[in-house]
Amino acid sequence: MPFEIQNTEIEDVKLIKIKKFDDERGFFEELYRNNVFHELGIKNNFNQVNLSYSKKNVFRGFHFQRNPKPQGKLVTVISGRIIDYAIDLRRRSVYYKKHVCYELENGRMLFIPEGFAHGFLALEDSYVLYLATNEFDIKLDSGVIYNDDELNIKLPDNITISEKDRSLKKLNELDIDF
Ligand SMILES: Cc1cn([C@H]2C[C@H](O)[C@@H](COP(=O)(O)OP(=O)(O)O[C@H]3O[C@H](C)C(=O)[C@H](O)[C@H]3O)O2)c(=O)[nH]c1=O
Repeated sequence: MPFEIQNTEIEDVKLIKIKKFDDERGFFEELYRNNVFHELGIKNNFNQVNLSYSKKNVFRGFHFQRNPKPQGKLVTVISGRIIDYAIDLRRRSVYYKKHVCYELENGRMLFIPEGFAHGFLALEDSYVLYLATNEFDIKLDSGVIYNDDELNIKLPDNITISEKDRSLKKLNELDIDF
């Protein structure tokens, strides 16, 4: 089995250990296999693959795509190290407004279902590859500002963050319908 799925403190968010085949040439990894993920309970299909490069101390997030095209994400690190955050925005969830965060480097993935906000802090220069369940739609692109007290997430003071992310709203200013 190329993947080992572990539960996290939020039921539907899964940490996935990737089987790595090392040899004298380097290594091989599978990052996704539809039937295996379905068997392991992650039944989503993924319609888009993204790659972003972030210098050390860059923070991207917290982003989500609104209905009717929310994005579940399968996040992995090609090289580097990040802290990956998932915030439950599903109003009827017992974990509403709660988050989990995990340090990811090559070999570990985080599955974040639809209805969550996602963000990550680059602990070193990092290439992050992630699959998304729905395609990007800029009209539905939204997010929560990184320092919203309601999220109880403390990021370092010296982060590099985009103007767009710096101007995101607080959770209680958003009309979220997950
Ligand atoms: C997300 C996305 C962006 N773009 C374009 C739009 C902008 O012109 C440019 C940079 O976009 P943005 O600044 O939103 O990129 P990130 O800050 O890395 O956003 C992502 O960061 C967090 C961590 C996520 O989970 C989301 O996938 C996504 O919101 O790429 C596209 O053309 N397609 C896309 O799917």
